[in-house]
Amino acid sequence: MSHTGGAYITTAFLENTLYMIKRGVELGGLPVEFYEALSKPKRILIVNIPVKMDNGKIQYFEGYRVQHCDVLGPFKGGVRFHPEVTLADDVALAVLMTLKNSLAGLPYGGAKGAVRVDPKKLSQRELEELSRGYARAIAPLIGDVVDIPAPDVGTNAQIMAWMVDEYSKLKGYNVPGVFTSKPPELWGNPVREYATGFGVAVVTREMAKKQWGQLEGKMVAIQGLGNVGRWTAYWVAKLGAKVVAVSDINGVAYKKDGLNTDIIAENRGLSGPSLLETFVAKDGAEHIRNPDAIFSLEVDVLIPAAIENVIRGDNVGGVRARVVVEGANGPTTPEAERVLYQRGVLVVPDILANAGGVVMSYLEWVENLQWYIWDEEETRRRLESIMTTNFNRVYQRWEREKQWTMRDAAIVTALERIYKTMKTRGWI
Ligand SMILES: NC(=O)C1=CN([C@@H]2O[C@H](COP(=O)(O)OP(=O)(O)OC[C@H]3O[C@@H](n4cnc5c(N)ncnc54)[C@H](O)[C@@H]3O)[C@@H](O)[C@H]2O)C=CC1
Ligand SMILES: O=C(O)CCC(=O)C(=O)O
Repeated sequence: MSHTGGAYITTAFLENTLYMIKRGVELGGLPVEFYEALSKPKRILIVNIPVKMDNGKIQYFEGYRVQHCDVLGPFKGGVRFHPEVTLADDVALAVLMTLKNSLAGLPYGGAKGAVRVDPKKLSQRELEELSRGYARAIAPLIGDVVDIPAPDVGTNAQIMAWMVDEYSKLKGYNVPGVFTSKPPELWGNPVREYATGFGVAVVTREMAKKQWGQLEGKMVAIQGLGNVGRWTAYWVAKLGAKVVAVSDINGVAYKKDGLNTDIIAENRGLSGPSLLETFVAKDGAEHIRNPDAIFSLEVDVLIPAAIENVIRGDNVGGVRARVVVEGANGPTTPEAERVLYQRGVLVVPDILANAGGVVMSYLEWVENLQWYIWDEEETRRRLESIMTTNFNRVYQRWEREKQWTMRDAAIVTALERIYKTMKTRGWI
């Protein structure tokens, strides 16, 4: 970590993210002032949330809402509950949302929220109080056409339900569109639960078609069995791949002939370590104790879907996959990406691969603003169509610029839209 001279201490993740934008601005032939316009967030809110713990004592939790850029529309991005989250990492995640929303063609700017907490250590009552407290604390800066949070690591549909309820109580009337990824019974859409993983699977299929003609039978390994990882595993198998390995913090579940991923849909309450143990206990998977073994397995596609900075200079040498699809945000460092590029390994970047979550959030928001409801099939069809179109747009751009990485093509495409809109609005 080092000081930037600004309001926060920078981190490797933020430095890497800004480096990628700078590179994109240069490759796209865009002016340096444009980089400056994007290198700092428009607004940062820092909050302290008191929670009366079950032992009767008040504990304070620090939280943030970073609003990066709203030139394309209301701010949009998830909220992370994680014990090690920093303000600088939240800034990096907000920057990625600006790019992701632009690339997906959504009418949204980018934002991200976070609370430094380990949600697994809270009781259900404490978690509810924290979630409601966070919603109250950020309420002055959000709104259904202002800034629309959603889940990220450590948060889920139940937490969104508490937050939308709290915000609605403050307003005195129901405001369904202020948070997305809510439960289906509270203005949500059933697709959102698995939307990000479904989108990752669709993009993996499209990439496999370009690379091998089809996804059928290709061997896939996935890091992380949370919301994104487990639904990626389920859908990529439904689309024809053979998921041979999944991992979480307690190790890797490996099965050469392919895991039975129906276990995921049959055990919706299970995720992370408990789901991994179920693959071992019920599906006869081998349990490899070292979680990092996932990176060096002999597979066709590797999908990191847990956290950032996991494929780095020190472990990239072990990667044997021909394609890496980034389910997580920022899982590959620029150093590691350079090595993969030189070896001809294709990296499908996060802002393209994992956009299914926010695209689905957008569909839910459109439903909410009109008090309208689409059914599951119709919604999934729309999501699949947007993801496929986005993939093809980036792929075609990348094909024209063979010296670029696919990330370069995605970032330049996203930046061009933002730049054009900034110009039109007279911001630069
Ligand atoms: N939830 C969403 O809709 C979206 C999430 N993302 C990104 O996807 C990634 C995962 O997010 P979620 O699935 O929502 O989080 P989650 O909290 O539901 O799941 C994360 C999982 O990763 C596991 N994990 C953490 N460190 C690990 C490690 N070193 N090795 C193996 N497993 C590890 C955790 O135990 C947990 O099971 C994050 O980078 C997030 O920002 C991106 C787009 C949308
Ligand atoms: O659905 C959303 O608005 C949040 C998505 C998100 O946080 C992400 O794509 O990283």
